[in-house]
Amino acid sequence: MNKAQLFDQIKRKSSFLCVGLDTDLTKIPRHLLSSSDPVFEFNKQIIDTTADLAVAYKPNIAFYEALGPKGWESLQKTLDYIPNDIFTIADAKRGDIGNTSGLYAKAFFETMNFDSITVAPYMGVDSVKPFLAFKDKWVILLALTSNEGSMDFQLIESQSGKPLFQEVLEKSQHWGNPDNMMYVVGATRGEKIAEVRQIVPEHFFLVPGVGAQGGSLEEVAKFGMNATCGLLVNSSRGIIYASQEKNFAAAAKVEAMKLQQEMSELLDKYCY
Ligand SMILES: O=C(O)c1cc(=O)[nH]c(=O)n1[C@@H]1O[C@H](COP(=O)(O)O)[C@@H](O)[C@H]1O
Repeated sequence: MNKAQLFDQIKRKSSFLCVGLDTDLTKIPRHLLSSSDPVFEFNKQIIDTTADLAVAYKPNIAFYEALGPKGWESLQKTLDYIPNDIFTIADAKRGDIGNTSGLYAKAFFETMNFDSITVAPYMGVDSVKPFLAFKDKWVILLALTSNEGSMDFQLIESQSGKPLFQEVLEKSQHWGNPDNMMYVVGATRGEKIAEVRQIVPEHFFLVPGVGAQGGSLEEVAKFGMNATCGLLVNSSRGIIYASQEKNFAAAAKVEAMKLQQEMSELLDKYCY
């Protein structure tokens, strides 16, 4: 999916919501555990009730890998079930020496046909470029993450006196372009989103951290939105675990709709 198609979908749905499919067998409703593939059954029902509100789905690969071959099977079935016009993100946080990155890219872009993958930047250009060689696929590079530990490295001063995340943005934006690269910027760092936006005005940001991690959607939009929206805001637990009862999918829809309605207002306010 290209950037124009993504923005078309955002306008059509008045939404920039990404639903995180962080599907955990210990958290899904118990009645699903007797089905032959509880993870897929859960995802299927979540997708059924949220597909008209979400522009992206982001399965976090850890939740599937942890289940072994069965988990990979649930992941593939989930990916196949997501409607074709919805953007898909493999949240895998990969990156390695060039030939290995090339095979990670093949795994997620060809074998599995995801639109995008999250990648860690710290092994540098040759670890990221192999992902960018795939047409109409996207790298989503970690820039400023939402967790406490982001302070350990991302915010420390580099030799040039700038925080390391700025160095990452300034350098990496030339590895690709706004049509094949996005950046992860955590919603919990509201004040920093404006700084990131200044350095990369055209790129989309994947913004996790609203909902369970407490980030503010209004701040994210105020500081991060650009003329083509430029934002995919993820919520995982806040949507998919809204209820652990039989009505979980309907409850997920209610939470997704609350975010979508706020997003619709924010698009009117800061984008159009
Ligand atoms: O790359 C990510 O998606 C990511 C980056 C980041 O800085 N913080 C972050 O929480 N994430 C992911 O976003 C999701 C957040 O989930 P919730 O906190 O449940 O909404 C998880 O899948 C995290 O792995």
